[in-house]
Amino acid sequence: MNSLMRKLTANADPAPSTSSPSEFDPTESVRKGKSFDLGHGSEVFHVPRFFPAEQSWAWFDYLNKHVPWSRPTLRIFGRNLVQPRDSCYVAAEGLPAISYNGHSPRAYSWDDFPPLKDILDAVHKALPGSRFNSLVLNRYDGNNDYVSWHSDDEVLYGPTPEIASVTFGCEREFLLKKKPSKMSPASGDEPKSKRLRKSHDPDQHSFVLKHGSLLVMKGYTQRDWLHSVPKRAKPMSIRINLTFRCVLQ
Ligand SMILES: O=C(O)CCC(=O)C(=O)O
Ligand SMILES: [Fe+2]
Repeated sequence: MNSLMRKLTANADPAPSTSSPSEFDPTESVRKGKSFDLGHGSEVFHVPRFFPAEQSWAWFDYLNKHVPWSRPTLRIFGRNLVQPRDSCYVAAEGLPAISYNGHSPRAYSWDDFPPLKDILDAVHKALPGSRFNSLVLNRYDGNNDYVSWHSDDEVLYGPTPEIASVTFGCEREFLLKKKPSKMSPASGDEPKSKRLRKSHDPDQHSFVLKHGSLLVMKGYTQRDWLHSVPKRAKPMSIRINLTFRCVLQ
């Protein structure tokens, strides 16, 4: 462990800085990633070990402690439900407000949390052409916290948004399933044959999102697929997830 890393580990408070490019090169690290073609213009790109583990723990500690996490009450199918995870929202100044399930989160500034700018910088370097201007942070405080099936298909993100997801802390399963097709309604409802259920179903995918991982949803993934992080029976420690997005202006 070099001295910078030791310092970051020993004193993650208040704002760990990113290690120098010689220690971590996002353009090099991203080359370990794999693309998954989901068909019809949807694609997922996954780098299980994108950020170095120690740097990721320093960011985990900072975010866990300094982000003003909250659990808003959401309006879902006419019922009030407390969101089953903590969240926070960061966005560039002047962007239109976002809203989900009757909740409009307050937009914090990137300047409020300097390490987020380092993480964003690395993600931008890894994904040439990307230009994220907003970020949803989620904190899952154990196995009972989750995000239910949804897609981030808000008009504000445009028809083919690129969404980059970074995970720190406990690994969790991230599931994708195809939305029922509007073209052939019967096929979406048909029970799958036993043989198909046992073999790999091309309409469902699962990724284990590890500490320091990067997963990017691209193309028509939000239009055609749902994603979730389900509850689990086994006790789990805290997981922090950041999803970088671009709100169109
Ligand atoms: O926690 C995750 O991996 C996903 C979070 C997510 O889907 C969202 O914030 O929209
Ligand atoms: Fe999402």
